[in-house]
Amino acid sequence: MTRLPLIDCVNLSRSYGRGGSRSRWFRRGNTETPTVTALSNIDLQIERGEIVGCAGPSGSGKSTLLHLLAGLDMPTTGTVSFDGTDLSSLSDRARTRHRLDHVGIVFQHFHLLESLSARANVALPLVELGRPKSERRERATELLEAMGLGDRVTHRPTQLSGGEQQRVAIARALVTEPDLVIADEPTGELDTQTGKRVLSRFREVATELDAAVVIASHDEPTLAIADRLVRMRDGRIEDIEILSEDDGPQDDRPAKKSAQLNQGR
Ligand SMILES: Nc1ncnc2c1ncn2[C@@H]1O[C@H](COP(=O)(O)OP(=O)(O)OP(=O)(O)O)[C@@H](O)[C@H]1O
Repeated sequence: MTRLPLIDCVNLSRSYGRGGSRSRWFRRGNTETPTVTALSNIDLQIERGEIVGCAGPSGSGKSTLLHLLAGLDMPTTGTVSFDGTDLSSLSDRARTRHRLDHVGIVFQHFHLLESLSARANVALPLVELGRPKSERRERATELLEAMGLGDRVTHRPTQLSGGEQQRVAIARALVTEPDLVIADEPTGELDTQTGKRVLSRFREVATELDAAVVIASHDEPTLAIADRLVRMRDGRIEDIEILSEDDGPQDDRPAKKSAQLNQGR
């Protein structure tokens, strides 16, 4: 039986400002403000079990695309479907719930809560999902240890280095075992070794949880982990490069969430 792609983007465009087309200018009071077309006519399918890299110069539309895939932002035209459901058809509330249930997001600027410990930050999505405290603590601690932060669980974000904060943000994105992980520059603050450790975690998530992982980065070694590399320019897909023929999605993957992330550790 053929299965739907996890993500299906059809003719996706996103403009900022009023109006709609790339060349249009509009008047607001006495100042003219251009409409920026951040993304234009993107068609892209993403399967479970694959890692998709997103490359391109600054301003090429990578973050905009990631936000649309995550359901954080809505397209100006076109659709993003998740497992066959058009995200634009959901109410704001249903879309928030969709993100909580299915999407793990690593933001470029981390978005950690300063009043909470590293562990509480990681556990936060599980609080929102109503999971018991013992499970939250265990799961958050386990992930922080896997990120090399076992001795930092009670530290607040302000007591952590940039690279440590980034790993807390990654642990938080993975704590719900999401179907889709969206990571914007996830290794920007990390040294080479730590970056490799984090990337191997993304590979585990893709393989063992049958999740899709989308990583935007300027760093070619980071992007080298991807199965496919989407190269963007001026809001369009310039090229899609297959990096790994062997590691693509397979039908005999373990059922979602049946495999433990830490199996074999
Ligand atoms: N909220 C916004 N309002 C207006 N323009 C925006 C907004 N967000 C992004 N843009 C514009 O959309 C275009 C794409 O931006 P985007 O952040 O997606 O690029 P990017 O490839 O992620 O860049 P970087 O690598 O620097 O993070 C840019 O021209 C940017 O200025």
